[in-house]
Amino acid sequence: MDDNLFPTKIESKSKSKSVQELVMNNELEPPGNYFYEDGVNGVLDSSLPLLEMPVIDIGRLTSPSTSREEIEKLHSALISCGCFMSINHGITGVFLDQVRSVTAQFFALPMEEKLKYSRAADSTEGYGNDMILSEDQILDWTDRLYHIVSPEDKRQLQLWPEKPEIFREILQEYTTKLKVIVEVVLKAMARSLNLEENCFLDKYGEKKALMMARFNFFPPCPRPDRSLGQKPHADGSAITIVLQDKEVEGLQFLNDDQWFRVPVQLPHALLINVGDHIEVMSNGFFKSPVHRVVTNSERERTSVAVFCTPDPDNDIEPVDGVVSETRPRLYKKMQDYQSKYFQYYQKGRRPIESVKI
Ligand SMILES: O=C(O)CCC(=O)C(=O)O
Ligand SMILES: [Fe+2]
Repeated sequence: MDDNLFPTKIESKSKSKSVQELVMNNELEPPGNYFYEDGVNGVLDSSLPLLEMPVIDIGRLTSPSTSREEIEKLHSALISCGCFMSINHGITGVFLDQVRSVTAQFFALPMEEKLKYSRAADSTEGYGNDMILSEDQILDWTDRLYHIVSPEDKRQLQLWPEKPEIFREILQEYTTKLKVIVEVVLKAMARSLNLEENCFLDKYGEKKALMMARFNFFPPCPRPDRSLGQKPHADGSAITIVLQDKEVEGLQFLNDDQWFRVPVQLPHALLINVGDHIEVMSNGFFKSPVHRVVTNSERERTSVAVFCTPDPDNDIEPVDGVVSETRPRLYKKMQDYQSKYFQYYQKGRRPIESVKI
């Protein structure tokens, strides 16, 4: 595999203990490298507003009699917050609960079993937590399992858990089902900007597009006022599809300099957000929203994020039709973007700054 592909290989200083192990040791304070000295802005503020999540019916996006109306709703959702809850997406609640269940079962395995799938020190793929790239980096209070799920020839199956036994089968089936949703959503996004419906999908590249699944596990944290489950970031994908925890909140989006909590309602909806590649291809009409995950001291939380990222061989830049005299081109061509992503992320910086004109 090309070393510049996502997940990227970068020089990493060392690996740290899993967060789960820190919790098992009953440490009352997170170690210093998980600690924001000045606290985490707004985390203890239970009055943070709930985001009024737009709800988009995926079935209505494709039906000729309803698509126009639903596409308008999609357009306003993407302009206002860059994300939405998708319903009627063709995946049953029973299946989504199975995805949640294999996730919980994997993280509940003995450490020895999980470590069989450990990521290498210089790669993000497999089981582990943050790469340590510098001494002053603040780590996320989370353990992860991370896999390329598509294209199939890029899978590293030796890092896919064998326990629970149905894990691989479920992940394979989940990937197949999500591809259908990605196609519908990318076409609808293009139509909502009055563009030719395949213009984003062609750049995304279908067969060689990279889909990466990240299973996130957030153990309870003794100091939720000082640590974050995930630091503020925007995703490097075209779009990301997130299966939220059914009961435990944690995800927050930044909108007009204000953090909003994502409610845990609609347990069988999938949250979809714009990533940096659509921000660039749409010439900034759709923005890739900044979000973070906060921790809590009581309950563990899981989520499964699938990053749907264009074929790395395709040139990604604003498409024809979104650049005009009144709206000049705002982004350069994206080059080697994925290999920059983690280095920026770990420093709390936004990689998209590197392609802004
Ligand atoms: O845990 C979540 O709900 C979101 C996770 C996320 O933003 C990510 O993995 O990039
Ligand atoms: Fe994210």
